[in-house]
Amino acid sequence: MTVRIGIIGTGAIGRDHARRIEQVLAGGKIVALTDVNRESAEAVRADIAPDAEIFQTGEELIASPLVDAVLVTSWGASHEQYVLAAIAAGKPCFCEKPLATTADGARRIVDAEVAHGRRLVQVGFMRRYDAGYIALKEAVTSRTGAPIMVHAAHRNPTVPQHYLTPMAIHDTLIHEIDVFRWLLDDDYVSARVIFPRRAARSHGKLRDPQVVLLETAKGVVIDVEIFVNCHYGYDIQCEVVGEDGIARLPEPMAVQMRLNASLQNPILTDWKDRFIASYDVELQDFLKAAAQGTATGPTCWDGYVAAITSDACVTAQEREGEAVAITLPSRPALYS
Ligand SMILES: NC(=O)c1ccc[n+]([C@@H]2O[C@H](COP(=O)([O-])OP(=O)(O)OC[C@H]3O[C@@H](n4cnc5c(N)ncnc54)[C@H](O)[C@@H]3O)[C@@H](O)[C@H]2O)c1
Ligand SMILES: O[C@H]1[C@H](O)[C@@H](O)[C@H](O)[C@@H](O)[C@H]1O
Repeated sequence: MTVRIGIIGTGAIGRDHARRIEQVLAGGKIVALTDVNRESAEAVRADIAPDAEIFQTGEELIASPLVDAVLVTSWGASHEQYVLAAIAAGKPCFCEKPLATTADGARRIVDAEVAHGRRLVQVGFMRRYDAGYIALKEAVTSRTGAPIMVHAAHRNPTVPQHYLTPMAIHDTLIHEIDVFRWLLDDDYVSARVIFPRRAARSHGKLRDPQVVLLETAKGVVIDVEIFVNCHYGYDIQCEVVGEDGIARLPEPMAVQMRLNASLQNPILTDWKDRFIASYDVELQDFLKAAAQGTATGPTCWDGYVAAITSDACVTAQEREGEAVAITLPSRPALYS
């Protein structure tokens, strides 16, 4: 079966996912597009999906009988309304992170899916599909002994002017928040944030870099450096310290050069390239499950826990240096 896909939001990642569905993956076809900026949807139709119909609104696209399943790749603040509409229509929905920009919003989605009684939503936490993280999880499960600490860094070369201090959490750290729960099979109990001096390239409304300290229920302490004006590249680092040894996330494959009296390893500069294979695998998974009218992979519960944790981290930013407690409600059986 070919799953007929509608995409809501045809900016950077919406366009990239359209490309992979039309040109890389099997089992999907883009039949519908919408964007508040109609020109953006028209450009994606012209370049990638010539047969797609352009809809005026996301709600109309979701309701259309042309569409079997939906990709929500618009700005974070609009995700909740579209995911709720997809659940109400009983259509499988892939939602880019964040599932919702508030924990209350994510809870409304969890409740709607639970009331529906079957999984329909996959959240775009693509790192769980990354070959490096999968190998790291295998090492942590079978070789390092029980984890004690994690040292991590999430560095972007630059961010736009509208990227403010809380976005370092909601937009950026949210990947670590999700992937470390999965990697350690654990949940968080507290968060703390520490700010070094502001980097010279950071703009006036952004405190960059920052260090987030997360503590888990099993007592693991995780430090994550978020540095979104690092300038030199897009760099994701992670090292797990266990009872018996240390495991490190592999670097992306690259040709090492010996040149001009130096050893050189290129570093990527764009998230699209760093996780290109993971996006392919997560969306192929989505297409496969959507053909059966359901969803697999990261759940609404994962999106909800990430939202609760993000909110705690933003409070921790405001109370610099203080530990903020994280408490989770009980998990519905649908997500056990
Ligand atoms: N998983 C990842 O690694 C990853 C990477 C990039 C972006 N994202 C997420 O994907 C989402 C989009 O990010 P982006 O970088 O593509 O942003 P973008 O600004 O490039 O594109 C977003 C598009 O959505 C459109 N849009 C905004 N609100 C809309 C609405 N209510 N209805 C319809 N269209 C709307 C905008 O006009 C724009 O074209 C964000 O939630 C972001 O966090 C995830
Ligand atoms: O939306 C992007 C994307 O999620 C990247 O993976 C992350 O590194 C960026 O910080 C964020 O702005």
